[in-house]
Amino acid sequence: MNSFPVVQHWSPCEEFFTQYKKKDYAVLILNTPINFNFNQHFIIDLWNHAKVRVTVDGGTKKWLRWLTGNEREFKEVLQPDLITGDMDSLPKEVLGCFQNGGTKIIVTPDQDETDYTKALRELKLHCNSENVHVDTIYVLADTCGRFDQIMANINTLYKSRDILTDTKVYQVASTSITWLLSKGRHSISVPVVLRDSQEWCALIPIGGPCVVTSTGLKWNLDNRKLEFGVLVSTSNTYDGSPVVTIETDAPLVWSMGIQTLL
Ligand SMILES: Cc1ncc(C[n+]2csc(CCOP(=O)(O)OP(=O)(O)O)c2C)c(N)n1
Ligand SMILES: O=c1ccn([C@@H]2O[C@H](COP(=O)(O)O)[C@@H](O)[C@H]2O)c(=O)[nH]1
Repeated sequence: MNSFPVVQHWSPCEEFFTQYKKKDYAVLILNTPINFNFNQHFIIDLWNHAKVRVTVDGGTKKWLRWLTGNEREFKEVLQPDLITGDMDSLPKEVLGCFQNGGTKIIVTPDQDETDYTKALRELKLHCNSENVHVDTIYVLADTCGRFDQIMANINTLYKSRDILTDTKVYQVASTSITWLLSKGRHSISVPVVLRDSQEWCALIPIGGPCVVTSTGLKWNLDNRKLEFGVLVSTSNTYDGSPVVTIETDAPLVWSMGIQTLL
């Protein structure tokens, strides 16, 4: 297939863990447990170096609790630029901790979209009004017990294409990174540790059937249709190549395990 000449390049592990200071990125914290095995200093550094810092509703409380639990000096940690949400899971006393530090508090009461989706809309408005450039968003979103929210968060990835064109949105969980590959050609850089340890990766056609061709995987696809009820590529892994290439005729969720990197 030569139908999609432009290749979109992705190197989330390198960008997220080592090269983040070179990028214009935002961090968004959702209301999911912050159980990351990452070095505490790394999380604070990632947060402090972000161009925009957002906590979403109850994510504000989780962040504050994580900071307190890790005995960080609160003053070393920058305040969120935005706290957004319908505020149904954010106690007033937690909000009070942030009210005098220049944080914008934006109430998003609409009950037809999730607080995460609305937060991306507010982030976009903030970037436009403050003339801030962001090309990547790291969403700290562990996958926990609420299956409806896991699915809603994937739906937000689909919506993000219209909200923030040309911005990469990565959902970072405690042991995986997930994002949406749009229709077209992609190359994904795979760190040697993930290749050597045969970490899992997956191509998940959540939004609808996709015809996919890949290289760099143990179980490659050759113009093969992925579709729920037919074939979904989970528990796949790498064949040792430094790069995985994927060509898809429709948006496709890619997810990769990162446990062995931590
Ligand atoms: C068809 C339909 N189903 C369900 C809903 C309800 N709904 C969808 S998004 C949303 C807001 C969810 O808020 P969020 O803070 O993201 O999640 P929470 O933890 O409060 O459930 C609600 C109530 C709806 N508006 N329309
Ligand atoms: O179990 C959960 C709960 C929440 N989320 C995400 O966080 C935001 C904010 O949630 P609130 O409960 O309103 O504080 C929500 O929009 C979800 O994206 C989640 O992923 N899992």
